[in-house]
Amino acid sequence: AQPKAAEPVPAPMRDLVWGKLNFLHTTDTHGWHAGHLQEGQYSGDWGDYVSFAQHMRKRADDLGVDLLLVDTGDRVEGNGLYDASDPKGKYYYDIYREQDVDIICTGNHELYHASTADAEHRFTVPNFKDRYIASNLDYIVPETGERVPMAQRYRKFRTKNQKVNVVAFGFLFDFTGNDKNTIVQPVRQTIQEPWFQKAIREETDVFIVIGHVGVQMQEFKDIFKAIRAENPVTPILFFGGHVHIRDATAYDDRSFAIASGRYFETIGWMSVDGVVKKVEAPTAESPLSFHRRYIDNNLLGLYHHTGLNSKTFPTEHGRNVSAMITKARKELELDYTFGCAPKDYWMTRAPYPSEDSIYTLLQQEVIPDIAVKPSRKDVPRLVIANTGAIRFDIFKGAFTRDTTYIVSPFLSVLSFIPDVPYPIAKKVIKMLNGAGKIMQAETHLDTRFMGIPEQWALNESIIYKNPGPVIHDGVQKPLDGLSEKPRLTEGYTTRDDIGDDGDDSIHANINFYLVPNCIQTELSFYSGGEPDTVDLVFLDFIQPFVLMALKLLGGRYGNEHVQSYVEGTFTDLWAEWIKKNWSAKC
Ligand SMILES: Nc1ccn([C@@H]2O[C@H](COP(=O)(O)O)[C@@H](O)[C@H]2O)c(=O)n1
Repeated sequence: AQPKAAEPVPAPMRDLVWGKLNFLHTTDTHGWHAGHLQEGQYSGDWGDYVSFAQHMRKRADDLGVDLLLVDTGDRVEGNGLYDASDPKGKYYYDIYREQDVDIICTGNHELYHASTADAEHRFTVPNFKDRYIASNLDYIVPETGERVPMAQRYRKFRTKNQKVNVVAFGFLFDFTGNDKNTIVQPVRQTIQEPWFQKAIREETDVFIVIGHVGVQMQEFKDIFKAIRAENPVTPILFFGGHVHIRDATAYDDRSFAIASGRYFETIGWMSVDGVVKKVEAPTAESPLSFHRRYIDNNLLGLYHHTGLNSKTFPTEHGRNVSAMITKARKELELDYTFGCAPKDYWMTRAPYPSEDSIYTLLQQEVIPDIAVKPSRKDVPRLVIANTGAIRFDIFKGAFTRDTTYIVSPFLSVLSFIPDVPYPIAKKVIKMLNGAGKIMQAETHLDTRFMGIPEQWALNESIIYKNPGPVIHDGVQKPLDGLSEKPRLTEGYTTRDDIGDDGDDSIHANINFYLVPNCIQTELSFYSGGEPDTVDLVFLDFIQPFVLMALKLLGGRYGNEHVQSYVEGTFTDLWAEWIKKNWSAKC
């Protein structure tokens, strides 16, 4: 862990179940390779993961089984370690490559900006060579304009100890928000390609499909169907991501799929046992078993799973990687404090609106100050921000340079359309929040994408009768006020299609309150009647949605009507606001 990280916290543990094939899986790490400095239960860093993987590989060798490491993308955007440097990722690429990942693919965040996709192609693809797979992603070479596969389409290999033959794919969901230098081929088209049809007919013991795709998403189901049609009994293993949740499912009894959360809070574990190899002549009845665990990135848990302790756990390689991170954080001045958050502000742990909601803070305090265009400051305006633009909670205490990127990492800016008739403009927010079906039918725009990924698959809030004790401030309170009950810390209490025993650490529940796709602030409205027109101000990320809503409401607006509202990214504006408004020392 990093020198200033919170102390790890103990929790009752569930053990890992080993099989012939075993996997460690990371996804959606979004630059959190220094770990969570403010949360002891996720404070392991990338160096600790390097140590952990070394010990686990040794265990696999001792048992004569295999361990493979998988990463399913969105490694960038979301933490100062990646975002605070110029160019972005100056330190990240060298830190990330220190982990010996066996199968790796691309996420959508590697593609939003041409510069990010270029860096992925220049650094991570060659760093991982034949272990990088891009089944449905092409790159446009800047010098020649030539369209080439981002990496190889699939990979065939044999595992070290069990000599299991593997055919592996690496997919991205049908993402359309990529910049001009990449092309994402829709999965349904890709699986018709001759190379894919040949690959699924290769002689193999196991298919492994890794993807930046939620395990409940249609893309994985389509890939599964295509492979299974040609291979009635071959095990098919899926490693997914994108939706930022812990999840697992089985598409049939000889397949298994896991998604391993977000922000390096989770290291996913999957194991497969039974009749895995073709030479054992498996039939549909041959025994095959799958297990999954969501390992908290908590040092005490990593010690538990390796049977080691704080002295024996860190390897030399792991320590060196932790030191690289410390050096990078120092050079980036990530601990530089802009101000002091007076309390915790939650994305989904508190209802919206409420005084504990980060969105209420944004709506009522931040936006009124930052959404001001001097030349039009007295013009009545509606300011719309998508909730997905906020990526993490704010914890009471120091608000650092790192926190700025953790909360708001994107390069989004405020744009506006001047003088929109108010009767139309006032209905836009309702359309963005409630008319998902109409928008999708008209345009295939999925309005959920304006909201936070964590709730894409949820229809209602999850409110527990006995939410757990808060130890965030270091003061742990007994559950239900009964001191003899176990003192559980708040954390993941995952329920997936397999059951409710997936988490390696037993936690107290956390409430999850649904939030709308977008929030709106009314500014410079005068008393005594409605304005005829307003400036409609919004984050540029939601521009296609806003234009479509206006069109459906009878307004005739296109990209040509959209103008810049204020200078600077939303992230910079937040940081300035914090400096001005939370200037007190902690
Ligand atoms: N400029 C941006 C980029 C993304 N978002 C939000 O993030 C969601 C995607 O998150 P993943 O990490 O799962 O890829 C997207 O749907 C938006 O909600 C944004 O607000 N601004």
